[in-house]
Amino acid sequence: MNENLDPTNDNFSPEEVDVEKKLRPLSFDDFTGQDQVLENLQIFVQAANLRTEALDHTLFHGPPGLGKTTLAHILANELSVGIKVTSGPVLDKPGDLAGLLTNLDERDVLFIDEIHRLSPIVEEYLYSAMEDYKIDIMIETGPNARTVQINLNPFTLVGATTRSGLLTSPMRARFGIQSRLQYYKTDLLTTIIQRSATILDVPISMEAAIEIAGRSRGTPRIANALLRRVRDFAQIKGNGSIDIKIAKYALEALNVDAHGLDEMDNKILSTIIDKFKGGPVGITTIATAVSESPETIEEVYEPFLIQQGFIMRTPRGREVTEQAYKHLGRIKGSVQGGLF
Ligand SMILES: Nc1ncnc2c1ncn2[C@@H]1O[C@H](COP(=O)(O)OP(=O)(O)OP(=O)(O)O)[C@@H](O)[C@H]1O
Ligand SMILES: [Mg+2]
Repeated sequence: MNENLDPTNDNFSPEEVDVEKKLRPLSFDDFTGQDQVLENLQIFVQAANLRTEALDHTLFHGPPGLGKTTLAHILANELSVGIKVTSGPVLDKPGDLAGLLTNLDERDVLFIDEIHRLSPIVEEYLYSAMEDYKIDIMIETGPNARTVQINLNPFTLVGATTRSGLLTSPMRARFGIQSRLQYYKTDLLTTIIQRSATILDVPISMEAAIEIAGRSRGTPRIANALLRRVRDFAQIKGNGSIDIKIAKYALEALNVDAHGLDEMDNKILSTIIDKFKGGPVGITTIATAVSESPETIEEVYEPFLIQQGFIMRTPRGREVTEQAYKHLGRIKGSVQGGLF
C-alpha cells in the first residue's frame, strides 16, 4: 500500500495536517459509529457536567486511525473545558509533567497520546496526580533540597494507546472509563466519506463512496486519505466530481488493495500460507517471520484480519481461511515460493 495511506505513518505534509483538522468531528453528534462507546461516554459526560465535577480518567485503546485523538478533543468540547495535549515519548522528565499538571484549570482534560510509552518514573509520578490530584515537587537542590506537596485542580486524564497490552496494570487500573474502539463497517465509512466530501466541497456518488469505503481497511483515517487522493484524480483526469468510474480508476492507479489490506496484512497472510502451510501457527512464530513484534501483530493487524474473515484463531494457533487464499490468488495445498 502507498505509504502516505499507512495508518501508522505520521509523516503527513502540513497541507494534509490542515485537512485532517478540518475533517475531524468536534462533537458527539458529528462522530459516526462506535455506538456503544459513544452512548456510555455521553452519559458520563452529562453526569460530570451535572455535578460540575471532572470526568473520570478515560482510556481509549484500539488500532491507529479509528478516532482516539478525535474523541479526546470531543470530550473536552462536550465538557466545555480546555485540553492540553502531550504524548508518552515526549514526556521524559517528571518536571515536564509537573509543569503541565500545575497549569490545568479545574476540570480540564490532559490528553496523553501513546500512553504506553511513558517512562516508569513519569508514570509513577502520574499515579498520585490521578488518584488524589496531588504531586510532590522538588524545590532547591543540594543540601537544601526538599519536596513539597502541591494540590492540583481536579482534572481528567485521557490516555490513548494502540498497544493496551503494554500498559502496566497499575496504570490501567487508574482509568475509571476504558473504551476499545472497533474497526468501522463499510456503511459507516461510507457515511464518513460523504461527510468529508461535503466539507471538502467535492460531489461524490453513493456508489463511489461505497467503493472507497470498502477499500479503507475499516479505518476513517484511511477513508479520508483515499478520498483526498481520489479527489485529485477527479479534478485532474475528470470533471471534478467523483463517480464510480473515476473512483475505480484512481484506486487502481494508487494500487489500493481490493479489501484495503496494507503491505503488512498481506505479508502476514502470505507468510502463513507459504511458510506454514496455512497454519495453525503461533503468533510469535508469525511475528518472527515477518519481523514485527507479536504484540503489534496481535493488537494492530490481526483484529482486522479476523474481522474480515482472513484469519481464524484456533487453540493451536492462527490459521488462514479460504478467503485469504482467494484474496492472494493462491491455491490451497500447492507450494508457492515457500522453498526457503
Ligand atoms: N467516527 C469518526 N467519524 C468521522 N471521522 C472520523 C471518525 N474517527 C476518526 N475520524 C477521522 O479520522 C482521522 C483519524 O482519527 P484519529 O486521529 O482520532 O485516530 P487515532 O485513533 O487517534 O489514531 P492514532 O492511533 O494513529 O493516533 C481524524 O482526523 C478524523 O477526521
Ligand atoms: Mg491519535
